[in-house]
Amino acid sequence: MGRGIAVSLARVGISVIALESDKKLLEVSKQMIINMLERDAKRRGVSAPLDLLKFTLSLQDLKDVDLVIEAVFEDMALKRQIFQDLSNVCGPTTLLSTNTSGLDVDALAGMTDRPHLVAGMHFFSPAHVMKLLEVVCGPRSSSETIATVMSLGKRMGKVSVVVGNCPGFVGNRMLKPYLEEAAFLLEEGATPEQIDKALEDFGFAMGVFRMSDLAGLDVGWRVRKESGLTGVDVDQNNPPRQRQGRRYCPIPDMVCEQGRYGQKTGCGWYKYDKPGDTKAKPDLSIHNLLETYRRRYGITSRKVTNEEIVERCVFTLANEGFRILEDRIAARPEDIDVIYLFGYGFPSYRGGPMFYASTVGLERVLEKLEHYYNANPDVPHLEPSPLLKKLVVCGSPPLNKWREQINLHSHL
Ligand SMILES: CCCCCCCC(=O)CC(=O)SCCNC(=O)CCNC(=O)[C@H](O)C(C)(C)COP(=O)(O)OP(=O)(O)OC[C@H]1O[C@@H](n2cnc3c(N)ncnc32)[C@H](O)[C@@H]1OP(=O)(O)O
Ligand SMILES: NC(=O)C1=CN([C@@H]2O[C@H](COP(=O)(O)OP(=O)(O)OC[C@H]3O[C@@H](n4cnc5c(N)ncnc54)[C@H](O)[C@@H]3O)[C@@H](O)[C@H]2O)C=CC1
Repeated sequence: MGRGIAVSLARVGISVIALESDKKLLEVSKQMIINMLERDAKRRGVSAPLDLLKFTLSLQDLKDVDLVIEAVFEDMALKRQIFQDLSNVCGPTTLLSTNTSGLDVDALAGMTDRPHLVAGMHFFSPAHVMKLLEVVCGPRSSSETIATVMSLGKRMGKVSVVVGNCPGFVGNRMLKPYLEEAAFLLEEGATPEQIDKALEDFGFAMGVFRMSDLAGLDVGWRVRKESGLTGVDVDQNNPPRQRQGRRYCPIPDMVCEQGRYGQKTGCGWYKYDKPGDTKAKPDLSIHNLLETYRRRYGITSRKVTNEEIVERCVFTLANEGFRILEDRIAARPEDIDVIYLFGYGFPSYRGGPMFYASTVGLERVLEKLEHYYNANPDVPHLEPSPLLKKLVVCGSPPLNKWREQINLHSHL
């Protein structure tokens, strides 16, 4: 369905056909969309554009649309099937886009008879509020497709950034190690509240656990299951807290196994008065889970400082940002900063993770990463990236000169 996306389109005058697979869910979603649009219209002193919306359970109703934004579960097999069906149902010039959080956009394009008309349109939760739109340019997306999607993003009042196609694109590729680092801090003795407070004091709109509860913990769980990190495919011979040769923290999986998916189920890293509520309250059962876990693995809980939390989480973000630049998935460091400022509530006065790294001093960031990597040699995301090292060797040039140290053969 993609309720927030439907709202973002209708409120700028674009007609929407919203599709669901289940009748009951369709009714619930319809009511939520109407409520959101009415609240928005009241604030702006206009009438709610309810006549622009049509709700359906039939894919056939999409046959005459100009553009589709697919937003079904993060399940590659399901998305492949949907893209094949869309290709059959929609007219030959219909653009087909996906809101996937990080799956292969080109593989989805390959399911259609028009791979040049396929691109990623990655919105951020809550989609009717967050300004960012990541526009994922696959190797076969045409320039016209990307230009059309960028112009639609502009009409929707979004800040759109073109990125390349790799797992997680830019934003979630950086989010993955950031989430992992936060989970390691839990193992070592911190609580979700402490980590969130440290990050919110740093200036994030939401700490990592509140943000995860908002987005839904099941999205990442599905991704980890598909990558064989958890679930039935896991090799039982793994040493404890190790997967695929690296340190792995199974606590997020354990939380999901209890049906705790975040705000939408009324509990996740926090508890909520009821499903859908947004006010996060500390939950004793998570504290108990952490204590039991540490006992089971013989981990002596230690006092983790707020400084360590911020350094390990934020420098990890920037480190992956450097790798993204090297891989030419983002065209420039400023694009990465825009993504974090408008998509993830990074503190604007700190300028984004890459600008922040430059203000801290690249030499210091490198030193800190080396320190944490030496202490955790089985955590590859803490290993300083080659580009960061190169920039330090070159005397830490300002951000707008970093591109000179990167091979610029990107198609972005
Ligand atoms: C590798 C694995 C990857 C797995 C993850 C996949 C997910 C993805 O693909 C990418 C993602 O989306 S990650 C999530 C990114 N979003 C964020 O980081 C949100 C950060 N938070 C914020 O910016 C503000 O707190 C926020 C804007 C939310 C609220 O700010 P304020 O408190 O100033 O806002 P208000 O003025 O009170 O409200 C404005 C509108 O926002 C709604 N809202 C507030 N808190 C919310 C919450 N916790 N959950 C849902 N909606 C919320 C609020 O209802 C209001 O809505 P409207 O009245 O309809 O306008
Ligand atoms: N939750 C988040 O913060 C974000 C999620 N996304 C992406 O958006 C997509 C959806 O994620 P969520 O909204 O979190 O999931 P969700 O589980 O809340 O919603 C998925 C919806 O898809 C519907 N659906 C399933 N099969 C369908 C079908 N065959 N036809 C029509 N509708 C069908 C379900 O009934 C459900 O309403 C995923 O690809 C996810 O990665 C992207 C950005 C942010």
